[in-house]
Amino acid sequence: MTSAVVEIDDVTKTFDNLVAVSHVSLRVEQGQTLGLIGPNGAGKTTLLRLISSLAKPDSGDIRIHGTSVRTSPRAVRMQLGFMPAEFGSPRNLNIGEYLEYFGCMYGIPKTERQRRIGDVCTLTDLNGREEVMVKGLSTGNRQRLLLAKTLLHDPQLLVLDEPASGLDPRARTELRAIVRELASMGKTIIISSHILPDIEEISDQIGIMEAGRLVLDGNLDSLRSHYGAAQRVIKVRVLPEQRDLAISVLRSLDGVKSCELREQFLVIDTDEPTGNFVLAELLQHDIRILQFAEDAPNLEEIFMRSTAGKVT
Ligand SMILES: Nc1ncnc2c1ncn2[C@@H]1O[C@H](COP(=O)(O)OP(=O)(O)OP(=O)(O)O)[C@@H](O)[C@H]1O
Repeated sequence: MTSAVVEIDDVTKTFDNLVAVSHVSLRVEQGQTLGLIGPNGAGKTTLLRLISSLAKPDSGDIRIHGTSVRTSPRAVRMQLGFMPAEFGSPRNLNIGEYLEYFGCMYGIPKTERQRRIGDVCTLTDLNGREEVMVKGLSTGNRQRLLLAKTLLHDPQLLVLDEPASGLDPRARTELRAIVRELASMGKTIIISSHILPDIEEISDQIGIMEAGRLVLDGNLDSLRSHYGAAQRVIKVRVLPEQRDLAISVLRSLDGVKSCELREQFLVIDTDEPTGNFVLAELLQHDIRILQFAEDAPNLEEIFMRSTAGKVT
């Protein structure tokens, strides 16, 4: 018996001549959180819509708990909650009416509906705001409401398309906490985002897409090992007037694969086990070091190296 909730087999989707998703295969196991990242136009939303049976693959298949999106799209839709990136729902309602409306759409019996609405409002911190009109909601509360709607029929699989888009730092932190709570309840979650530190923090598995293709997938350690176990990123801040000298010194070193200026830091990629040789060389050239840090590459660095800025 497989424990995979989502099985994506060689799925392709085109719009006219544009290949939005190209031969993607992926599995997401029960209770896991998959973070999907990629540049604009990479095909993330299209893939999430295919998983949610809101669009049909041209070839390949997707099964949710063994049910095919091709043959049983309606049954698939009842098993998952899809949170779209855009808020395209009726706005001339208050929060309570809005949730009541979607409760009816999901076929939740009247006797159960108020309890479900209460549960999702508690989870998304919308309790006591049932009378507030949807039209005037802040972005943060609108995203909470979209998520509450997504959870109404208590789906075991959640497909969240850029839920953190437009949120301020506090709202983002709160959303991360809600996603973690949902994961701790055993939900399987697929979430797309451009906010890589959030994805790094909440995901068990990460998929990187570019130009319709899944270019890398796995947990953070396996993505790192794709670049060699000893791969390190060194960040050095030197006096601004010594930056050019430091860059040319470092680029001439054997152990340095690349050295770039990012914001105020020289970011150095190396396969060497420590960055001591970088320190020694800078000091030898009388370059004053204001800050020095070395670490394994984070998701942003892996992303920058695995994608080339290709669009479909
Ligand atoms: N309904 C559609 N008709 C035509 N082209 C489409 C349609 N939906 C998506 N596309 C195209 O498919 C490609 C992938 O789009 P998609 O929205 O899936 O990317 P994305 O990774 O979600 O991008 P973003 O990060 O900008 O939201 C893009 O080139 C987009 O213009």
